[in-house]
Amino acid sequence: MTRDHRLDPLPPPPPAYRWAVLVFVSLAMFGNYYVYDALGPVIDLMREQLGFSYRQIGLLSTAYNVAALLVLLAGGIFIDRFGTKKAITVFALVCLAAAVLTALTPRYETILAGRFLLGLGSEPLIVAATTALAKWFKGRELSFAFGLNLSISRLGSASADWSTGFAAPLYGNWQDPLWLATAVCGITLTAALLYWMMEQRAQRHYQLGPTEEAEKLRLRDLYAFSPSYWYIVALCVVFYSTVFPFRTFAIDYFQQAHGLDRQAAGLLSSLLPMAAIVITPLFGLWVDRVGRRSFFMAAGSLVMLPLFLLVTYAPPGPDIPLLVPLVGSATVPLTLLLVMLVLGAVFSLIPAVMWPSVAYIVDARRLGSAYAMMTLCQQLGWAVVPLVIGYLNDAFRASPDHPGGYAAGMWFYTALAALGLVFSWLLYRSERGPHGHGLETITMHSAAERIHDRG
Ligand SMILES: C[C@H](NC(=O)[C@@H](N)CCCCN)C(=O)O
Repeated sequence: MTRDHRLDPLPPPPPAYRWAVLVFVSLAMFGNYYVYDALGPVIDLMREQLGFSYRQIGLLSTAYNVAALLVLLAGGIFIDRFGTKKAITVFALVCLAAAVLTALTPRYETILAGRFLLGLGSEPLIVAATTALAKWFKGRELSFAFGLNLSISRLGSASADWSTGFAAPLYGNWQDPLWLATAVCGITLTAALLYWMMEQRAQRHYQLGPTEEAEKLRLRDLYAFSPSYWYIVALCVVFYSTVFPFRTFAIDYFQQAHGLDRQAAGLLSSLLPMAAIVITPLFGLWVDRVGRRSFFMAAGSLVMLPLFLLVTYAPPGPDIPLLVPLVGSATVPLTLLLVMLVLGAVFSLIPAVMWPSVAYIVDARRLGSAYAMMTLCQQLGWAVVPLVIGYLNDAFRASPDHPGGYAAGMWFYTALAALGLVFSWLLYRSERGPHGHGLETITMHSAAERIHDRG
């Protein structure tokens, strides 16, 4: 007997089905973030065994962003045309090919091509995953689902850092850890295929939300954005241009400038995503209750300001045991430990407040353009900074024999953090004024009251 869907509409997918979807989409992101962050722990090996300069390493990072910029400019054409299940699978395949290319040969150009290909697959995979979650969770637990998805993605970043401990024998050469990253990327492709099957089945049996349009950039929308929006974009650029390149170079930096072994450096670096896994959703819940979003962004920027100078100039303090259950243990200097914990808290606070704030400032019809523009600017800043850091490290002859050579890079991060403070303060001032959008005042209770009053 055939079913007439007009008379007898399909039921919505049961909650267990939706959460299973979230698991597969998040596992795809887990592998994606792991592969991106797998470069950091092998930087010293690439320099020793392949003779790469810091400038060349910086370019490996930048190649990812240049590719991502090209894809973002193309707008989510592929996603809109072929749908989320095909897009997620195709981009997962591109990421896997990129991981293979990066690990394949010691030729610099091939590794560079691998990182470029990763940018072509990875950033649109993130957009496709976000679009898929919106399709399954809109009108239900969308924010919570996004939060969990980001936490599992960050677990991928942390796992890449932890591989210096649980996969220590692979770190005799630069290549084996990258083959491990390729195997982890296999999880991304497997999860993508499982997601494909689930979406395929759901299309026959359940009523899914309408396919969300992928975030597209319409240039005419840009004129309509207020100064508050542009302050947030500016903060986003300088914030991620500081944190992501710092993470890329962090393990090498802790080894060369502070004499830590690879496992200790990896565990220390992993504190950043680890803190974010736990604290980001909590900050999200807190800010939903109390508002004060621009204040929190300014406070986070202020707290971040001295951190890079503290790791450079403050005395290291006593060695403290650092134990990550199931992963390993090491001893690390107290100052580095504290700085990474505080930076981890900032890395949780600012993203948790910044991305959702855009939705309060920008008209819903222009939200796609707003996020696309923000991500585009983010990639531009994030493309330039690793090149500058690589240049500064080479120019100031940074090495274990001359750890002072790393200070110029740390001053550069500090200058970016200072700019972040200026932009977040401008945002705070604008939001406290007569043209504010409610970033300081809207809480989930006030929003509920407004809906109640209107109703
Ligand atoms: C939410 C935000 N994501 C991004 O900024 C992505 N465009 C890039 C993620 C790169 C992961 N290695 C975030 O992760 O805070």
